[in-house]
Amino acid sequence: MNWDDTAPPTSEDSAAGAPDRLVGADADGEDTAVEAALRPKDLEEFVGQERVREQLDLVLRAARARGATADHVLLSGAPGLGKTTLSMIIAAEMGAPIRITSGPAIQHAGDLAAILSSLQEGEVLFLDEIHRMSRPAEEMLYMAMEDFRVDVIVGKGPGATAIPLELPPFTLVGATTRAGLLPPPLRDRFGFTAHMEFYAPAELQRVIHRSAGLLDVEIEAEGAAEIAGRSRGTPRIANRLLRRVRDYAQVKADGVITREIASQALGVYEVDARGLDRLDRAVLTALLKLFGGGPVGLSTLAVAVGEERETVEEVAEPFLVREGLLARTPRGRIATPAAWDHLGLVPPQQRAGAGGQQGLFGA
Ligand SMILES: Nc1ncnc2c1ncn2[C@@H]1O[C@H](COP(=O)(O)OP(=O)(O)OP(=O)(O)O)[C@@H](O)[C@H]1O
Ligand SMILES: [Mg+2]
Repeated sequence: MNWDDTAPPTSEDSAAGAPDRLVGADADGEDTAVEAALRPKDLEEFVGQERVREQLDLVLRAARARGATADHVLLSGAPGLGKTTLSMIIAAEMGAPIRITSGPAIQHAGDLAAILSSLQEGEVLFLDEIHRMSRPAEEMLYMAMEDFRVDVIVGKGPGATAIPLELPPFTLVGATTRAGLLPPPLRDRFGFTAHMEFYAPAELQRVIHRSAGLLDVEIEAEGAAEIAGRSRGTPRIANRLLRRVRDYAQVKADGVITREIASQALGVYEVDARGLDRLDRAVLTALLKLFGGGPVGLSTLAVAVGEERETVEEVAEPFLVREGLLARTPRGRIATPAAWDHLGLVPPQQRAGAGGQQGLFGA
């Protein structure tokens, strides 16, 4: 999808985290194809998340020293921060095989029973989007996690019997973008919970250097810093922007990514210095120019930018709020001083104070 004025996205393809948005955090097709190559293989290579890394290192070392299977691990955090990567690292660090599945793929408890009963001792079971598992499967998982046992129901009606099935010890690694949606009994059964934070620009710069090395792209420190600053705290976005900047550097220059090349390239792709794309800027610009910074209702704001309510609320706003550019209040959306600053506009009060200048662009 593009944000072309003449082709407003339909509500269908504008679901939260629309995948083919350059600064969207969800994986698109190209990401999926290259991510395997860019994934750090062990904790040492995994950039940032210092606390999580340190704690996980202890958990895994201790288990290894005891010759035991590692405790179940829950990874929570926004898309693209490294949950899948970390699950593979856990398996690698334990020298164990990994089985990958996801909540939505497990429709029936029987599906889960089939997977669990085929695990080898010590295997890592990665359950992505664990908050989207069905209720019966979830209940089966409680017992499996705690007692390494499941009850397989055979037959139907009054004649149905539960046959207990012993499971080999395994490590469940659950991942969720919505830790708050996990029922407490499930959350409590994880021995270790890691919450992944957004990355600092300096950390993203390291991610970018590392990826550039793997992609055989020459990049200057300042070029990496430029990309890092526009990557919304998310390694997946950093890697994606790096690939687009690489294209630009190859076509328009000698292939080396300097600050200037990075900045020009991302200008072409309409990703600004703070990582806002065209949609984000349209929302912010409407809020400032048409509504004097708000408060304005979501529906009105959506009409003003020619987008669906949901697109504004779920695609654009979360990052604007996180960046402290927009606030949601009971009276409506309001812009913060940082928003005026970012778009180079002057708030109405200040304009009056500065001698009654009227120009929207200040002076
Ligand atoms: N700490 C890190 N160091 C280096 N690269 C990273 C790091 N975290 C993530 N990446 C890179 O970012 C990309 C996305 O990571 P990953 O797939 O693990 O995210 P995720 O949290 O599982 O996302 P989702 O919620 O969409 O499943 C991968 O290509 C990975 O190489
Ligand atoms: Mg993932």
